[in-house]
Amino acid sequence: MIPNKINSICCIGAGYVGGPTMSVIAQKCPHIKVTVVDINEERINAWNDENLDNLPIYEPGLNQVVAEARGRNLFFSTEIEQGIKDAQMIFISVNTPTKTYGTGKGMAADLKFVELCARQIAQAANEDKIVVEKSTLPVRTAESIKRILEAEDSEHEFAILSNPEFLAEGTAIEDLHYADRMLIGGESDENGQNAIEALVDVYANWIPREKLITTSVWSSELSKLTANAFLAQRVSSINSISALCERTGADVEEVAHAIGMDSRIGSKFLKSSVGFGGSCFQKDILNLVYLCRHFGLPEVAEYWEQVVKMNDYQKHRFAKQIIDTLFNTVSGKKISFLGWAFKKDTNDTRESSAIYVAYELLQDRAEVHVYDPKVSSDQIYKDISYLQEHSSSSPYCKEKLPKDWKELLHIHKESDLCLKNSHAIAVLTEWDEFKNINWDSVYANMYKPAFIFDGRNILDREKIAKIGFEIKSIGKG
Ligand SMILES: NC(=O)C1=CN([C@@H]2O[C@H](COP(=O)(O)OP(=O)(O)OC[C@H]3O[C@@H](n4cnc5c(N)ncnc54)[C@H](O)[C@@H]3O)[C@@H](O)[C@H]2O)C=CC1
Ligand SMILES: O=C(O)[C@H]1O[C@H](OP(=O)(O)OP(=O)(O)OC[C@H]2O[C@@H](n3ccc(=O)[nH]c3=O)[C@H](O)[C@@H]2O)[C@H](O)[C@@H](O)[C@@H]1O
Repeated sequence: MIPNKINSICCIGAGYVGGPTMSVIAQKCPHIKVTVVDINEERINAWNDENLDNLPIYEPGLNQVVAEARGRNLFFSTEIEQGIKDAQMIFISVNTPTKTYGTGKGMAADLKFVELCARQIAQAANEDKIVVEKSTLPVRTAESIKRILEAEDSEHEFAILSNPEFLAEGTAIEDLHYADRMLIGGESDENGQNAIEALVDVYANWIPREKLITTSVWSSELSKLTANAFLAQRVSSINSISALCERTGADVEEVAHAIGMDSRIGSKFLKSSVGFGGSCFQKDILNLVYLCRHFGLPEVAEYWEQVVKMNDYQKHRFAKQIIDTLFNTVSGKKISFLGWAFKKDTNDTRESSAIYVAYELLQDRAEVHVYDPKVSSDQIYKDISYLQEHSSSSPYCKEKLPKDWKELLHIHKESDLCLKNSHAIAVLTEWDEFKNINWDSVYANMYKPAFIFDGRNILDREKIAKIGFEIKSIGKG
């Protein structure tokens, strides 16, 4: 029988979601033992590092939460089987990237890690268990998980819940502490209802009851993909208008402000940029597109696919503007990037626009110099290598890079050195510290004309132009 109250949780996957989510559950529920397990030993060691600055993920406020709960009721381990055995409720929080091979290549979610988790759970299970999908999954995945669990282990009962995560990186702890809502999808039979009650009971320790929404499993799974598709669609919509603003002399920030004051539209998520990045928007939309095609809805698929195409176009437009403005050639010129992460306050670079812009400039043999306060140089080289291997993910990055591309890419630990003697500067991430750069001194040490391309619209255009720079911002004619 599935219990309706629990005191032990195991989470498989200690990544950007599993780590912060479980840390907050442990912080808010001292009566529940929370163990986060992962196959990646290095990651687990980092979660256990005594120096909290060495946690594998940078998130404002995360250190304090981990400091409060770790060793009390929060544990990180590579003992996956033991973790599963000891827990009444098991979260699956593993990665679900876009498939890079076989059927659905480039579109469908790769569920091999999720399937492996289901098998691991079935093999280790020693009692009835609640299994919670925390990973973002295609609608009806719960059905496959249940089939695997029941086929591998007919002795015990399993209740599958869908509990998608809506946190955004950079604000994960705040989002978890003050969630807009927590969505729990479950089955209508007695086991399903008990499982829902048990999970509601966990979150009710800090989230107001009226924000705990319960639905069917399928609605919950689909709500997650839909939420990301709607959010990304807003960014692509305003970015499409930014292109028109640049042609017509309108200002995209004024347009966004004006439309955002309509309460039916709302002001959030209307910031025009060099394009959205992050591990999920593109992957989840492509997954939605794949599902629509699978269910015989090509028109719906095309509608959503356009959101990704517009995003590819926005990144390309930015790179092309740099090349065009620098007299149609960037070969041998120093282009300095401020920022590499896909947004501020995270060290995550997955699908960051910076990668695609750098790639296009490297195709043109520019000398790309990068400064990011939180991203390691190793990661930046890995990002470009990965795109080189999987260049089909953008129509504008198909050409292989010159053989010596590693010599054209330079990473700096300080912004001053990165910017010195540049032909142009490009702002790729909106880190707050970039607003305090001494632009007078940067200007004095640059080739002229000195160009700045502000891909995040964070710089004071008037002030920058007064110094002598030629500044190009997104969506400003
Ligand atoms: N990153 C984000 O902000 C958000 C991500 N999501 C979703 O959450 C899921 C996880 O995303 P992230 O945490 O970003 O991924 P991640 O890649 O940071 O972490 C996943 C972890 O799972 C581990 N793992 C994979 N298979 C395993 C197995 N069989 N046993 C043990 N460990 C295993 C990996 O080693 C890795 O450390 C994805 O489905 C994603 O779409 C949802 C909301 C927000
Ligand atoms: O499923 C996920 O992974 C998560 O994806 C996004 O969160 P995240 O990608 O971490 O960050 P966002 O703040 O949504 O930003 C995504 C990208 O869009 C860009 N963006 C965002 C907002 C905006 O107005 N303009 C804009 O260009 C950001 O710079 C960033 O590159 C969603 O906001 C989360 O709700 C969701 O849980």
